Amino acid sequence: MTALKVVSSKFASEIDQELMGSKVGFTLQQLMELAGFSVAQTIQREYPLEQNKNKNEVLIIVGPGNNGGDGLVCARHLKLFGYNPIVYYPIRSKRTPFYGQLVNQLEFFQVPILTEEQSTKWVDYLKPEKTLCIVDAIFGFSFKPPIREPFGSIVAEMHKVEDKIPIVAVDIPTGWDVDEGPVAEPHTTPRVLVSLTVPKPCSKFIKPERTAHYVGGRFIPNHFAEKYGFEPFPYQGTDQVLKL
Ligand SMILES: NC(=O)C1=CN([C@@H]2O[C@H](COP(=O)(O)OP(=O)(O)OC[C@H]3O[C@@H](n4cnc5c(N)ncnc54)[C@H](O)[C@@H]3O)[C@@H](O)[C@H]2O)[C@H](O)CC1
Ligand SMILES: [K+]
Repeated sequence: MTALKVVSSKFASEIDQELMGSKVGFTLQQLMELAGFSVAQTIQREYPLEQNKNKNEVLIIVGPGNNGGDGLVCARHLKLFGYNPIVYYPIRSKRTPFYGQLVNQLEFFQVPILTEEQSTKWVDYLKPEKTLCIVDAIFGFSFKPPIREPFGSIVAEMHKVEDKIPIVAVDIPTGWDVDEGPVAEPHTTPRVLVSLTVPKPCSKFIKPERTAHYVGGRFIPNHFAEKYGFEPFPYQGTDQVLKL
């Protein structure tokens, strides 16, 4: 167990900007690949296929920003790991052509992508006997409550099933204020939280008996972590995630 270290939403976005700025020069694509991969690796740790013989479906709910992009990448890696991911992507991002490319890759990997218009509703894919977990890749550190539609209704549906089907939250549990935690309705309570780069203040509100907490997104050198006031996380070997 490592002592919890957090950075505010303001610092989280500053870290992102610096990593992707002209001096350091990461691309969004590089960071998102590692972020999504670390979420898939967490799912493999928490819900290994060998221990869940009759379940292999993972429903990934994808939001309109970069948190959603992490979900699209995660879906591709889960497919490679032998899971059966299904993606629900109600509002497709047009921010950069990169999102379209991630969708093309999922089609290439034969991962189903559900849309709003479909006659079979996304909730029909939530089956406790089949669904191992739901990945909440709806909103990350840029979410500002109150939640707008269609995501308010989606989060309310997720809340209804969260005691039967575990939710794995990417970076921030959707509906939670990044700094204040679960102060607004609707919100979900995840079974697993994967904080990316460094936990945000809302992670202080998770209850360890209910929610396993991982850090992932292993892409910063030690001196950079120290500059932002947190100690580097002691990842083991080639692991992309660390259970806190
Ligand atoms: N360094 C890292 O750790 C990396 C993190 N990544 C992930 O990126 C997100 C942050 O992404 P960003 O695009 O800034 O924001 P969000 O995905 O949180 O959402 C923006 C999106 O949401 C809309 N929105 C905001 N508030 C609301 C609301 N109340 N109702 C409806 N819609 C809302 C807004 O309009 C935008 O469209 C971070 O958390 C990580 O998951 C990257 O992968 C890079 C590496
Ligand atoms: K999320």
